[in-house]
Amino acid sequence: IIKTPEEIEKMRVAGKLAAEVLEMIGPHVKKGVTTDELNQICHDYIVNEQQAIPAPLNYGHPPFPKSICTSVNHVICHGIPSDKKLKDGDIINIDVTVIKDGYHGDTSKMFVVGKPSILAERLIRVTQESLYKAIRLVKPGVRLGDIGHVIQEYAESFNYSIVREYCGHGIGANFHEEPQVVHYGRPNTGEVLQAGMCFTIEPMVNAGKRYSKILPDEWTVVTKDRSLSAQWEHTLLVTDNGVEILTLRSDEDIERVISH
Ligand SMILES: CCc1ccsc1-c1ccc(O)c(O)c1
Ligand SMILES: [Mn+2]
Ligand SMILES: [Mn+2]
Ligand SMILES: [Mn+2]
Repeated sequence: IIKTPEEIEKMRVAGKLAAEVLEMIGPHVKKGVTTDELNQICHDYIVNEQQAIPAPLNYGHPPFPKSICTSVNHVICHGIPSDKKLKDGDIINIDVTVIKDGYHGDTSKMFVVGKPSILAERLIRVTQESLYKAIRLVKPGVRLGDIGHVIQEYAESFNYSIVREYCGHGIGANFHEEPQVVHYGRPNTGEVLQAGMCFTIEPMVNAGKRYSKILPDEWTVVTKDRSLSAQWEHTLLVTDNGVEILTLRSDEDIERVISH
């Protein structure tokens, strides 16, 4: 699970490409566009412009049928792009994973269509802040329980809940590697981080209760109580004295490299 310098360089490239897809798609996310149109734009960009591979396409069983995940409103994750049109007030997570030169970059962000509700905006902001609080903790010697705890404590302080069934993950030549990175937990428990580890942190936070269910399409995960859910994801590298955010975008207000 410890990457060599050559692998780390490939992870930097894949992470940058994944971030660029999210930067590219932003202007297309507006009222009336369908999530399948967004999928097509991302697919063509990844394949034709980036000469990369969209990791979700045909991943898993049943094979995921599209190149990105689009999770709208009370969809927690793994939403399948469809002919569903976005409407005013919708919040949508677009989750992108690209494979370049054999290595994966995995990242997602929230977009809002038109003017979202104050409640939706707060959920989106708190979820991003919980990710940033976790990222700021990352350095060798920190444990996975410390990361989960800071996310859980912060989100729950707003009376939000943490989805438990899906988690972050090691990443590299494979989409999902050791370790599992849960978004809840107790301080000073779990695996110890080491320099050279690459993994994602991707908290899913519900405005209501934490419970989820999977729709008959065998992919789409929704909140049981139909409350809104938000998610943000970055691919991270543990450095000798901190962290490097491999999927950082230009619209973000956090440093790419954090040293302690
Ligand atoms: C669509 C890709 C997929 C299929 C089964 S789990 C999954 C997925 C989606 C987004 C992710 O960030 C991730 O790590 C896995
Ligand atoms: Mn992802
Ligand atoms: Mn992921
Ligand atoms: Mn959602």
